Amino acid sequence: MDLFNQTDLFSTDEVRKTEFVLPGADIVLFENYFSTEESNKLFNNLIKNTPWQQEQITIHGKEVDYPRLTAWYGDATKDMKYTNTKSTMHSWSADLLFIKERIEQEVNVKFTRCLLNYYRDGKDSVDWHQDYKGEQRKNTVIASVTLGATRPFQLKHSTRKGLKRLAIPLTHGSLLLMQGATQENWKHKIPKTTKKIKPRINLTFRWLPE
Ligand SMILES: O=C(O)CCC(=O)C(=O)O
Ligand SMILES: [Fe+2]
Repeated sequence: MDLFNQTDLFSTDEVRKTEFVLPGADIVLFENYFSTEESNKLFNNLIKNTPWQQEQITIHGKEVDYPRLTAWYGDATKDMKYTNTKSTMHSWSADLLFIKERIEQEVNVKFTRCLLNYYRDGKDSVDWHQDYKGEQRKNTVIASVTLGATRPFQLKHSTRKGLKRLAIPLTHGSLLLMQGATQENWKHKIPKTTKKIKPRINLTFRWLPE
């Protein structure tokens, strides 16, 4: 099913597809990928039912809380060491399977795991980074779903300082697909803000070649 061609032109909930033309990146945004009704329900369910974890990082020998809460879900329920804290890998819930099956209609992969981030307010953030390391960065598919407050998703090239940065506002119910070598060539970040904003959940469904 191609959701994009099925949209009602007069509906405010219309799916809007934008392809970003950037060197060495393959990034596509679908606004209103989930309807407002679906997004509201998913947001409320996930806030309430997710076993949110406070992970920590060691900076100069001191344990510091990450500025957001997280939870991992996946096919395999083997726990993993992602940060300092041991991350529990949960098995897919009905809400996550609903989202996963819908977004798998846009790409030719089956996602194997998902990281949920909970940004409680404007003080929560994620600093500049690329997802994965080494070889794995060269060919990944990451599908990022946003529920709740809109935050700017900033992008900058990892080596070419002269290239313009950009910020993509990720709205309630949007889907951002990052494929190919996007992670190898571009860094991304969700900055802090002093504005009074509502909470936001971001889900990154991940696929890596075998
Ligand atoms: O919250 C977002 O939109 C991005 C999250 C992110 O970059 C990550 O979890 O690796
Ligand atoms: Fe990331």
